[in-house]
Amino acid sequence: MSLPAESETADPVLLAERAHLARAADCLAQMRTAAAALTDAGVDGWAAERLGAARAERLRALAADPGVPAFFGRTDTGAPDGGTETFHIGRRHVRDDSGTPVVIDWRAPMSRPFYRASAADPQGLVRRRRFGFAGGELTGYEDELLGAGAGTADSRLLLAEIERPRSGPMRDIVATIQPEQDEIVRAPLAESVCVQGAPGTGKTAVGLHRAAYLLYSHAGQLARSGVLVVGPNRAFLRYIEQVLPTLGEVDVDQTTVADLTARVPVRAVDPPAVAVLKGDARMAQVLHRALWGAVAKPTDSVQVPLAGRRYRVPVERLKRTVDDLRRRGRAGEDQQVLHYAAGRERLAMSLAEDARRQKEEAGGSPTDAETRRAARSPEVRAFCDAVWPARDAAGLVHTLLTDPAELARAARGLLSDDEQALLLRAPGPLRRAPWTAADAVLVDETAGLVERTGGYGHVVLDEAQDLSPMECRAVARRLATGSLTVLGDLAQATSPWAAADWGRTLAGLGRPDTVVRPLTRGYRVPGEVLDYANRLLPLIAPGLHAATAVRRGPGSLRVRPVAELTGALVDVVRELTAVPGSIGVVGPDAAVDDLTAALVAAGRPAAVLGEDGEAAPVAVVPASLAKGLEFDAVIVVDPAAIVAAEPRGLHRLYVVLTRAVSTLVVLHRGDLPGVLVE
Ligand SMILES: Nc1ncnc2c1ncn2[C@@H]1O[C@H](COP(=O)(O)OP(=O)(O)OP(=O)(O)O)[C@@H](O)[C@H]1O
Repeated sequence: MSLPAESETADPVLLAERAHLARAADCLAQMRTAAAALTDAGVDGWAAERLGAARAERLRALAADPGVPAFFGRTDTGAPDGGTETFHIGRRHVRDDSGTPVVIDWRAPMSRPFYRASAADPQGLVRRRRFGFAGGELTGYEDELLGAGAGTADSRLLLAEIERPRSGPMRDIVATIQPEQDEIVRAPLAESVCVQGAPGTGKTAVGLHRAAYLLYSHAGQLARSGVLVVGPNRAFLRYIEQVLPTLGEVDVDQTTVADLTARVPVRAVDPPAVAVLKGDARMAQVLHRALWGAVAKPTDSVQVPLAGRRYRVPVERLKRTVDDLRRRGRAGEDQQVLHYAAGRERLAMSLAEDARRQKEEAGGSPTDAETRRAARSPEVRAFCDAVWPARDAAGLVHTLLTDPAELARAARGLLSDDEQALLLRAPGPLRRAPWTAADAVLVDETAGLVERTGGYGHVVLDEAQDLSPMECRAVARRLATGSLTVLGDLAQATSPWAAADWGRTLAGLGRPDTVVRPLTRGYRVPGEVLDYANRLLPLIAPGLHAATAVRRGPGSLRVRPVAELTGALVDVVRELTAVPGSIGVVGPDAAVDDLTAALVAAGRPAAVLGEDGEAAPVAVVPASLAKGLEFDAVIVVDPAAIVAAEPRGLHRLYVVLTRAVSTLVVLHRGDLPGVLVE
């Protein structure tokens, strides 16, 4: 391995690589100019508009961030003639004006050995080179001579990358994706993947890079169907939202389950037992029954007006048609389900078709327009209103939750009397209904029964361990025939419906056969801190293997008993602000305002991290919002209160103890959970 110091500018390798970097930057600039100069001459208005959009897109994709070097790695491959072929690997393809590649996109098949080759399996490489940069300048490199059978076990550049002080949002890891991560990133589009990984093993990073990889390798297909990333809350989304754009992918929808299902305004919070019940998969059956239960048996024939005459459709035929359509609303897995609203339209159309057939048998030849008009006639509409009434999802759920008789009818045999009583709330007007987050998911489920929900070609679902069965179904509806990347950690499950394994979640997501792949190397948290948090594992997730940290951090863990928390916090923050990097103060939700006030009073730039706000230099994070986030230094204040605040408080503590990249300080009043006492 060779890692020249910055001063060794005479190193010919370094000079040559710098020259290549400068050439790549020039070529990229030329590609941008060429894309901007593409002329729309000779095309019609519509095509010009399309071309304009495509050109804007291309320009956006080519826009180079001056701080981001054009490549980060290089592979040397043994060529058949005995020489070597060299490829530089970067975030996007760069070619010169003759079309010769100067940099290969990290997602191209040719880049794969850069991530996968090892001393045991060099994959045709004789050398892998990684580059070190400082402020956009190429300052060093590191070689692994794989052909000679000598690989480096631990890359210093990788460690430097992992330890780089954090500030601001999450970064891409494209230069240092590890082999076990790369296997998931490059899994085929058709394959759904579930990643069970301990804190900091790179699940979120892997999911985002997989989205970028799939968009590159299946561009046409996914440009049409789209890719969706679902995260636990907006603070988390804000933290990750720049990763895909820096990888050149700007058209990915990033959202939360709450936003996906926001068909009604959420104004209230359910008690845990009610939330659990509303999230139970049986609710899907209750809603299905409530909706389709409105379909009535026809009792009389209908006179359908068509082209100036009336045709009687007999009641027996009407009954058969309704039965038929109703059955298709329950179609099995191999059959396309008929949505309720489409069923209503088909019913109207089938009456009109019946009248048309009668007219044709009598020698007439009605047009399609006349037939459609018949389907919209007051007679047919009145019949449909009586037999197959139009339904509104919010109205239906509101009725179920406020009308004991309606609920009993839909829930008979599915929910006990006690459970039904738990669901009911005081009657009131629909427009002021006290909707909860779980209600919104029920409304969304109902809306999905009434009409087809648009689906994506691929969905990346983060922190999936926290989803209720009904939330899983909401995500599955957005999936249509596409595939899934499910990311999560059962040990970090804090919701009341948390399960001990992935089976139920994957079934709820409609992909029960998804293979669960573990990630066990922790990149975020230093070994001392991870080992400390792992002491909780036998209590919170007995079946799970503990992750091992890729690096140690002597002095990274400080557990301090203190008499008074706030004063101690102010002192620790003062001490830590002297070191570069982000600082997160994580405390019980109920205490964050007081902690922030104390820090501000002591002159520290602290602010509470909200769902929507920017993170302050010292971010005070409610324990319930810490999931998925990381900071250079983390101060956990009053762990006992964090544990006491909720039924799965120990899981929450595990989450907050695993947010630190460099330093974790735990401030407690001598009341730590037993296993954490030093
Ligand atoms: N191969 C890698 N190279 C460099 N950094 C990495 C690598 N893999 C992960 N990291 C870094 O480790 C940190 C943790 O990654 P990430 O947030 O994706 O983990 P996670 O498994 O989702 O964690 P959690 O379960 O705590 O949410 C991030 O800063 C990420 O950039």
